[in-house]
Amino acid sequence: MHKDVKEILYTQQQITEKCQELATMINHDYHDKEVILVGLLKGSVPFLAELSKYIEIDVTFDYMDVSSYEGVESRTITIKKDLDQDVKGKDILLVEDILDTGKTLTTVKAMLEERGATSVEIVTMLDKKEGRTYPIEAKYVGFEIPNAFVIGYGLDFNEKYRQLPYVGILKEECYQ
Ligand SMILES: O=P(O)(O)OC[C@H]1O[C@H](OP(=O)(O)OP(=O)(O)O)[C@H](O)[C@@H]1O
Ligand code: HPA
Ligand SMILES: [Mg+2]
Repeated sequence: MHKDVKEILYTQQQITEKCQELATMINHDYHDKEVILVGLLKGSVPFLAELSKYIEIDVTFDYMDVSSYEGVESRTITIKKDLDQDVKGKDILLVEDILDTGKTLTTVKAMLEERGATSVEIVTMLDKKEGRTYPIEAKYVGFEIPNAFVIGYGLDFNEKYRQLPYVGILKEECYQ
């Protein structure tokens, strides 16, 4: 275990089994549709890679990289990398590592709906419900986690720890 990890929450094996379960639901729900899996960079990459191994329906992949800022009266989002394709009339499944305040996914979902997507749903590996400040829920949730700062399996602190093959809680002394 990495020296900065306080506790492992989910092992590689548990994450793989959860990806199989989630993919089974997605295969069922989207069997007659052609889905675009949209990974939000950078955190979603390991989860998207594992989940997609078990998806049997036809899907295509695309990626977005956004950063959002909270102003006094408004929320602005900067698109650092946009999708390669037009989503009008398409079924979109947003793939995330974590749903925390909900700011990122609320903004991206609204943006894709405005562009005319037929449906925009969310699959997230982790759901930190206590962190939520925006009223948004994911259709598919891997694990509900406590209100702690987590790293690994794509999740970073200051861009580090993304490569860890498990999800763990970061020691408080590393960010205090
Ligand atoms: O629900 P929220 O409060 O919006 O938080 C969740 C988002 O924050 C993190 O991304 P980050 O902006 O750190 O980018 P990264 O994926 O490159 O780490 C995470 O990967 C989610 O995208
Ligand atoms: O707990 C977290 N860890 C890493 N990145 C995050 N982005 C939102 N919440 C988290
Ligand atoms: Mg991050």
